[in-house]
Amino acid sequence: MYPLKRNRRLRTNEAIRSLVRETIISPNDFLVPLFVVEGKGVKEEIASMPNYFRYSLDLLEKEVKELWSLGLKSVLLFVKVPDNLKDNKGTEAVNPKGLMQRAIQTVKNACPEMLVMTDVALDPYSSYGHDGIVEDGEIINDDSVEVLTAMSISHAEAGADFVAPSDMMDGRILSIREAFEDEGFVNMGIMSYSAKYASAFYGPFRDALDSAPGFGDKKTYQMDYANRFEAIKETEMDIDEGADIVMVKPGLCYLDIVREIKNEVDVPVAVYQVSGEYAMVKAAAEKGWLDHDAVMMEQLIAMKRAGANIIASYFAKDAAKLLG
Ligand SMILES: NCc1[nH]cc(CCC(=O)O)c1CC(=O)O
Ligand SMILES: [Mg+2]
Repeated sequence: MYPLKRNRRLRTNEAIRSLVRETIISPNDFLVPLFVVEGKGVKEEIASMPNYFRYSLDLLEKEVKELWSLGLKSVLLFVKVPDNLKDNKGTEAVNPKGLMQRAIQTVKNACPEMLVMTDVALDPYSSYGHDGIVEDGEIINDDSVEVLTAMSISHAEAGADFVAPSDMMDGRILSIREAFEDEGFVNMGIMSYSAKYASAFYGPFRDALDSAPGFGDKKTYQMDYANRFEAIKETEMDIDEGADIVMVKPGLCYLDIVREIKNEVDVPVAVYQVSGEYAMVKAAAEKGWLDHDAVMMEQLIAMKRAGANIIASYFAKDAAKLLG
C-alpha cells in the first residue's frame, strides 16, 4: 500500500543531496571567450552582451590575471578588426604583428601558464563578413582552407597552444594538422568547431566584433539545425583529420547532439554556450523575470550532464566567482 522505495530520502537535505549529486562543475571546466580591440585603456561594454567587454591589450593583461586568480586557466581569443584592415583575402589574419598575434603574446606574457586558444575563421577580417573567401557571391572552400591554414600557423608562431577553427570549411582540420606537423608544431592542439549550426543565437557576437555577414547567411557552410546524423558525420571526420577536441555549438538547444556525440567519440567534447544564450539570460534577469545565478548554474550543469567535458561560456567568470 505504501511505497517500498522512497526516493525522497535522498533529497531530504543539502548534505544528502550533495552526497549523491551526479554532476559537478568547477572552474576547470571552462573556456573563457575574450574580445580584444586596438587602443589603450579600452574596456567597452558590448551593447547586446551586458557586463561583457572588449579589452585593449593593456587591460587584457589585467583581465587575464584576474581570470587566473579565479581558477580559470583557458581562454579563447577573438579580435575586432578595424574596417580599413578588412579584405577578401584574410591579409590581416596572417599578419605577424596583427592584433590576434599580439593578443596571444600579451596573454602569454601576463600569465605564462594560461592555455591560449584562438578562433580561426575569416569573418572578423572579411570585408564580406564571411568565414571564408568570397567569389561570385559564394564562399569558396579550398582557397579558404589555405588561408585558414596559414592563419593557424601564424597563431602557432605567436605562441598559441590551440587553434579553434570555427569556419566549417571541409578539410580544414587535415590541412591545419599537416601544416603543424610539417612546420614542427607537433604539440599544437586543434579544437574543432566540428558540429557548428547556422544559428540565430550568434547575433550579439557579431555585434561584438562587427562581423555580421554583408550578404546572405552562413547556411552553405554551417549546419542545418534540423540535422542530427550530420553532426556525428562532421565530428567523426574532424577526429580522423586530427582534431584533439571537438565542439558542438550553440549549447542549450543542442544538448541532444552533445550527448549523442559524447556517446560516439573518444576525444573530449566541448560545448559553446553562445552569445545569444548569454544575452537571453541577462535580459530576463535585468527585467527581474529570472534569477540570474540560479538559471546560469542550471544551464551550465545541464551542459556538463549532457556530456560536455569543456564549456566555453561568457558566464565563466560569474560562475567561477560563485563556485568560489
Ligand atoms: N566564425 C566566427 C565565430 N566564432 C564563434 C562565433 C559565435 C560565438 C557566439 O555567438 O558567442 C562565430 C560567429 C559566427 O560563426 O557567425
Ligand atoms: Mg566539417
